[in-house]
Amino acid sequence: MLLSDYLAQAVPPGLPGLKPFIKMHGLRNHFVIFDQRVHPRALPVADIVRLCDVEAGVGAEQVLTIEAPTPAGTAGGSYARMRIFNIDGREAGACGNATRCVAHILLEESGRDELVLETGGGLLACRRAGPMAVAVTLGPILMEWEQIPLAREADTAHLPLASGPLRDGLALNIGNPHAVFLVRDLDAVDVRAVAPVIQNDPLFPEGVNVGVAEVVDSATLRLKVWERPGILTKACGTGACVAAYAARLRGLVDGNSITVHLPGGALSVELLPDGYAVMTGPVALCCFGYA
Ligand SMILES: N[C@@H](CCC[C@H](N)C(=O)O)C(=O)O
Repeated sequence: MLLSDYLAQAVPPGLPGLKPFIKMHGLRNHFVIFDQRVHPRALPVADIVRLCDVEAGVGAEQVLTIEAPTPAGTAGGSYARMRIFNIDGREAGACGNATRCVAHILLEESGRDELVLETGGGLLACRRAGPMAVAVTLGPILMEWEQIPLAREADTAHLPLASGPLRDGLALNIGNPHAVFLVRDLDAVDVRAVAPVIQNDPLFPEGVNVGVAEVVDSATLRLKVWERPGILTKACGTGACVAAYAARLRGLVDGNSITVHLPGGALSVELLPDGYAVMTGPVALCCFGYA
């Protein structure tokens, strides 16, 4: 049975209003996924909040929907559209780990080895990279202050913000906004204490995902990400790409292939000359059900 078959299953009698979902994770970044092409489901904010809450619902960091592509997506060759909702119900433009999981479902469904997925952050090329692994081309990585967006003009290569040991950060957008801080010793940083100050700074009118990265060697980073709206995630795919890009911009890594170690595991990031980044990593199925 394909994963898309689970999403297309008829709802058993006695569960009115519920729709099939599957729960997947990418390096322990967890997602509840609905297929709106087959079983359209209203997703009011209250439902998203409850679904993400492990005590009240299923437990996840994002709710994802698979939808038919928009006319613009279809024109760009998109197979389907993915939407990403954070635990507070707000929509995010990009999520690297989610893209791998949804692409895995759709690669399996279509029997293809590659396809294009439409997201709020643009059209993303996705390809199989193993039985349970996917490579996604994310980007372009943008650094103009209006593109982050910032509330006012500021140097995105040297942000005028500090919180504890976080200083001289960079702001980047890869479909969603990130601030990256390069530190000497990641274990010495209390990310939960210092990252929220940056995330909630009025310089970021849409908030920001805060990455704290340590350069291990010329091709390896360690990274923790305090994601919007306020979670210390086990893994952040977009965060890994922008951290690799930021470290290379600072001349702290050589070459284009960088391994990023997150609490949930490792991602490989290949920085392309045009500002795009190919992120490769695993996907995993947790369970399926009706919600
Ligand atoms: N919380 C983020 C979206 C999720 C990012 C994700 N975990 C990833 O793997 O990239 C946001 O609000 O931008």
